[in-house]
Amino acid sequence: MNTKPSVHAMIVAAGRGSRFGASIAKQYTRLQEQTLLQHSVARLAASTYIDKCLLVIAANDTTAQTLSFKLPISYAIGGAERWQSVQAGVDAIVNTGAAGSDLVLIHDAARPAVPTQDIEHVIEAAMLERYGAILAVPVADTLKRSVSPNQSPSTPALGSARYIAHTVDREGMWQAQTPQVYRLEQLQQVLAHVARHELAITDEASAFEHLNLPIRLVAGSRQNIKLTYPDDAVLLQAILTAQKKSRPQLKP
Ligand SMILES: Nc1ccn([C@@H]2O[C@H](COP(=O)(O)OP(=O)(O)OP(=O)(O)O)[C@@H](O)[C@H]2O)c(=O)n1
Ligand SMILES: C[C@](O)(CO)[C@H](O)COP(=O)(O)O
Repeated sequence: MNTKPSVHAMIVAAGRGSRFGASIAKQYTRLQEQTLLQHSVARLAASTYIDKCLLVIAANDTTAQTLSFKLPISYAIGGAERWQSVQAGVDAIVNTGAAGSDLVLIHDAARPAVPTQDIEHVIEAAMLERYGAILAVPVADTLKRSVSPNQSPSTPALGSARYIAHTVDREGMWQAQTPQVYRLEQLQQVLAHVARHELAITDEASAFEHLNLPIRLVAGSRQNIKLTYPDDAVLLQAILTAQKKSRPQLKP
């Protein structure tokens, strides 16, 4: 009998939010009376594949355990880099006795507007894959590579102004999102490779790429933005408001 693999969900929430620049970690920014972290857990809770969630939080986090969530929660302590937080989550999942063929879903706390249907789509895609699948959106704007801040191709140093070096062909270019969903055993192996070779990665798909292991792209929603810079808060507020209106029963 082809039993569906278990899906172990983790939300990485151990970052400082330095680019956002708030006095509190950005995952605790409140939009529509809930923190981003609570919104993100609620989105996972709406999935038919997820019935609990591991939160990876900073060692000095005193906020998470004061909040209420839509799923039963367990905790792990994150690391200095995002991939180290993921690795801490993976270690915690392994310690629960999870099978190597089980799926691990990794989601950014800073992406609270992910549509539940996208979560279902990326999980179902990963179920058909040997290694995993990620949500992503095709690049829509023209991409420019900049030259170093104090030089332009033809003029002398001009202070901090940035100049265009060249346009990057955007054909076949995607912006990765989360959730990203991987087989537990392979995720453990690629993260061990990252640690061994001290690789700098910003998402787990990059670790698989270093080993030329195929990861499937699943087209997601452009509403699934990550709160990164102050301007993003206005966008997210508008997206969450519009989503709530289109699904009034959706509780944050
Ligand atoms: N060491 C880290 C760094 C990031 N994250 C989490 O990974 C997600 C995406 O990372 P990012 O947007 O970079 O968050 P921060 O690292 O907090 O932001 P910044 O880089 O601006 O400090 C966030 O939910 C963040 O909490 C994490 O768990 N552990
Ligand atoms: C995982 C991610 O959200 C995919 O786009 C992104 O790489 C996180 O990067 P960050 O620099 O940690 O925000």
